[in-house]
Amino acid sequence: MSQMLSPGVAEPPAKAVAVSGQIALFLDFDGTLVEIAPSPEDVRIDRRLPEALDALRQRLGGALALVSGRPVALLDKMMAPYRFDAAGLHGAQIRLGSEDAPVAAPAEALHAALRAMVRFANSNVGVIIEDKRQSIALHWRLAPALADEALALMEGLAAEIGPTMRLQRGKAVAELVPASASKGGAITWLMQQDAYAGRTPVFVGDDVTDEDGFAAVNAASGLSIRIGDGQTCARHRLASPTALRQVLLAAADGGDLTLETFLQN
Ligand SMILES: O=P(O)(O)OC[C@H]1O[C@H](O[C@H]2O[C@H](CO)[C@@H](O)[C@H](O)[C@H]2O)[C@H](O)[C@@H](O)[C@@H]1O
Repeated sequence: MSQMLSPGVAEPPAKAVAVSGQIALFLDFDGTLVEIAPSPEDVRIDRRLPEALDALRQRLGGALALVSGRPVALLDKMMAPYRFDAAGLHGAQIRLGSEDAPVAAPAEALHAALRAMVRFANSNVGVIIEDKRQSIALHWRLAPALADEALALMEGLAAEIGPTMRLQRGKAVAELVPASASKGGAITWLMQQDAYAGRTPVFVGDDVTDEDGFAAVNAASGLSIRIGDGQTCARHRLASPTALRQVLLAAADGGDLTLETFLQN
């Protein structure tokens, strides 16, 4: 698999990374652990993955977290019976340990926006709304011709709401999320918790929503890995979720689990 990991576009290559110490592993979900699917409900998880991540977490002294735009409850459902530390909703929701994530009240600022999004979806076949209570996503993967119109709608709604929410773009999606939330902020906070502190962060993601997570681990002299192509500040790449799963499954099966694991695969 040595051809699968290659330097990223915008940053210095591997030798800039200090390859030493124990790692803390941060993993994005959609497009990283699972392949992108036609709609949010269609994702399929490799059934070996939850158990493998649990084994890796144990080897890492607990320093493994999911960092996703999904709600933590959805991540728990996908990873059942295991529950992992998780930052959901692009960092707006953080859960350490195995407790239920706090149930988020619907953001009041989103009520009018939701009505406008529902009107748009009702008049355009293939447009999907994903209401995550504190954030709402408008998906157009099944209606690609509507991309510009959908994005313009979301930009207008974000402008109407003002500074409490921000627009988060993604793959055939735009979401309104709390302005204070970011994956970079979530990773930085997690790195201050007992199981993570003193380790070198490794973050694997695939999307523009992962860029500030990459920047956060770059700033902490960690390892940033982008799945697939596209402009990025990640310093390394893996070809696909399948390639990442091969690395994770091999490590869970007793293989090497250091920074070199990710640099050499
Ligand atoms: O941070 P992530 O875990 O990568 O989540 C980002 C968003 O992913 C999901 O949408 C994306 O995946 C869908 C399923 O493969 C796909 O249909 C859609 O086009 C993608 O944008 C998810 O639905 C969102 O809630 C996440 O924020």
